[in-house]
Amino acid sequence: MEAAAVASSGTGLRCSLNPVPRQQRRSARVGFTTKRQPCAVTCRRLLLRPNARLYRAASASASLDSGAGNSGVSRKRLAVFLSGGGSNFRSIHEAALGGEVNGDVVALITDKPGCGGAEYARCNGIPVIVFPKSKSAPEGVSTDELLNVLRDLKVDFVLLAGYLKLIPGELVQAYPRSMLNMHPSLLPAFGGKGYYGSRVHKAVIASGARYSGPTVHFVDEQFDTGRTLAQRVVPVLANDTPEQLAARVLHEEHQVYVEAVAALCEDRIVWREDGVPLIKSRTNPNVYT
Ligand SMILES: Nc1nc2c(c(=O)[nH]1)N[C@@H](CN(C=O)c1ccc(C(=O)N[C@@H](CCC(=O)O)C(=O)O)cc1)CN2
Ligand SMILES: NCC(=O)N[C@@H]1O[C@H](COP(=O)([O-])[O-])[C@@H](O)[C@H]1O
Repeated sequence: MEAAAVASSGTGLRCSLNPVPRQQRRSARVGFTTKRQPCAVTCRRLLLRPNARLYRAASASASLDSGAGNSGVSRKRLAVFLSGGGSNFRSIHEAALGGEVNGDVVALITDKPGCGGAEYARCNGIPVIVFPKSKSAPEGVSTDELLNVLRDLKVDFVLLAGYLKLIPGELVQAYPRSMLNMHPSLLPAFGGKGYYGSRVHKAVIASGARYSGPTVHFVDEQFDTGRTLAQRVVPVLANDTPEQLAARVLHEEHQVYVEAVAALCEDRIVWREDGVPLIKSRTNPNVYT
């Protein structure tokens, strides 16, 4: 698929740097400069010409970093799918920039081009691709076009991080044992169609469950039925609101997703004979979780 279709997928953004007090400064990567900026970045939505240059530069710049990480495994290329604010996406991206994840996010795919996760991607020079095409997002691409883009970008792994559409079978089949999802409950409980976002936490509280927590699982053709890779457990308190439980679970999501993606990018996933995927410890190869 021509880059132009990707480029028309979203308006570019010019990221301006605002000096902030030293104690609030944080490094941020803007565009493709490798020089870290010592300031917060304020991104303003500007009506710029389509970002074909951005797409080509992304595929070029990411290919420059295809060396092996310290694990001796080639650096992996990641595509993230989301529909909302993108805090899991940010955690993974920051872990990739910081070296904890042996990979680079080379594309952000969303059905909501105006969402916070897409904004963050644009501010960090990551191409945004709208999928699927819809009345509210006519600039979206088809499944075949998306498959072509992911192939052209040499994507190794697909990470769902708050994406609210069913991934079509053709896409699932194109990434066998290479597509993960983050779900905010202890699957198989409280999963499936209709279970997303705060709906999950409301159902958990209403059920009287005393524990909840995030599940990282491989993606198959139905919602939330793929093989579980990793989970964390948090308590459900007697007076929890859905928002309080969501925050407690989200905190654990950020950690367990980074750990799972780090294992995936270092080829530390081992499949048990019964089909259960395990994570081999980075420090002790005899330990599996
Ligand atoms: N093939 C797969 N696609 C997706 C999976 C999956 O496991 N296999 N996981 C979901 C993420 N998810 C839970 O983790 C999930 C997301 C959304 C829904 C849902 O019911 N969606 C509504 C539409 C909501 C909207 O568009 O606002 C629906 O389909 O009616 C359930 C679970 C991502 N894709
Ligand atoms: N069933 C899918 C689902 O509900 N996913 C949930 O959406 C949120 C996205 O937050 P984020 O955009 O801040 O990462 C996360 O809590 C994730 O578990």
